Amino acid sequence: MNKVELPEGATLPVRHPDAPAPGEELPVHYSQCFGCGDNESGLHMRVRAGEGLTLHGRFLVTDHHQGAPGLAHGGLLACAFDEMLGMLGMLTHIPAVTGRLETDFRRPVPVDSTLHIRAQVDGVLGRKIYTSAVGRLNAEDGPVALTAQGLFIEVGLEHFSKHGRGLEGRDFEVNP
Ligand SMILES: CCCCCCCC/C=C\CCCCCCCC(=O)SCCNC(=O)CCNC(=O)[C@H](O)C(C)(C)COP(=O)(O)OP(=O)(O)OC[C@H]1O[C@@H](n2cnc3c(N)ncnc32)[C@H](O)[C@@H]1OP(=O)(O)O
Repeated sequence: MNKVELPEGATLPVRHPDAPAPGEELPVHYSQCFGCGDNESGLHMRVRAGEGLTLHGRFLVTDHHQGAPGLAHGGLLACAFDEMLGMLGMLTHIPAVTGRLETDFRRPVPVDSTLHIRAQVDGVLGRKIYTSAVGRLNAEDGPVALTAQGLFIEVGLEHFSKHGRGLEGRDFEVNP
């Protein structure tokens, strides 16, 4: 994992008492989500809670996900990291959106490989949530293919009803 630079004063948030237990699979947060939902051309990611403020996710790279022939598209791999880092909110119960996502591509990811992603919350300062992740090929201890750092910004639940659709008057549900 990259060494994460945290600003002075950042602290680790607490794991919410209702967070999924370590080992438990996380629910799909939205059925049409490109990352974890039933979306036909999506990633169909499966994510389970780890110890502390960590998550473990995986997805199978298919023909739908190509950039160059037989290789995963980089932007799509970044999407998988966005999903994983966003899902960390299920551990803290802090509603947040991606402000910044930095991805380092270290190894090509071929079609038919499974990418295993470990994501963690590194710290919180005000509304800013610092996160990072590492993606490995074909096994949880496989060769590192990508690393990423994400800055998530805490928002009120009205962010989703105000800017999205279908949630009018409901503000937000984790699993609508
Ligand atoms: C009981 C409920 C429990 C709920 C639990 C939830 C569980 C999780 C559930 C489900 C998982 C979902 C998984 C989703 C998949 C992946 C997530 C996505 O793809 S999200 C979509 C992409 N992202 C956007 O669409 C954002 C678009 N941008 C915005 O809406 C705004 O720019 C926003 C909200 C990010 C910030 O706007 P402002 O007006 O509210 O705030 P300002 O003042 O601009 O920023 C606040 C602080 O953050 C810094 N900041 C903001 N953006 C930054 C950036 N890009 N880089 C560096 N700093 C940034 C600013 O400098 C400021 O810092 P200073 O407080 O002054 O120190």
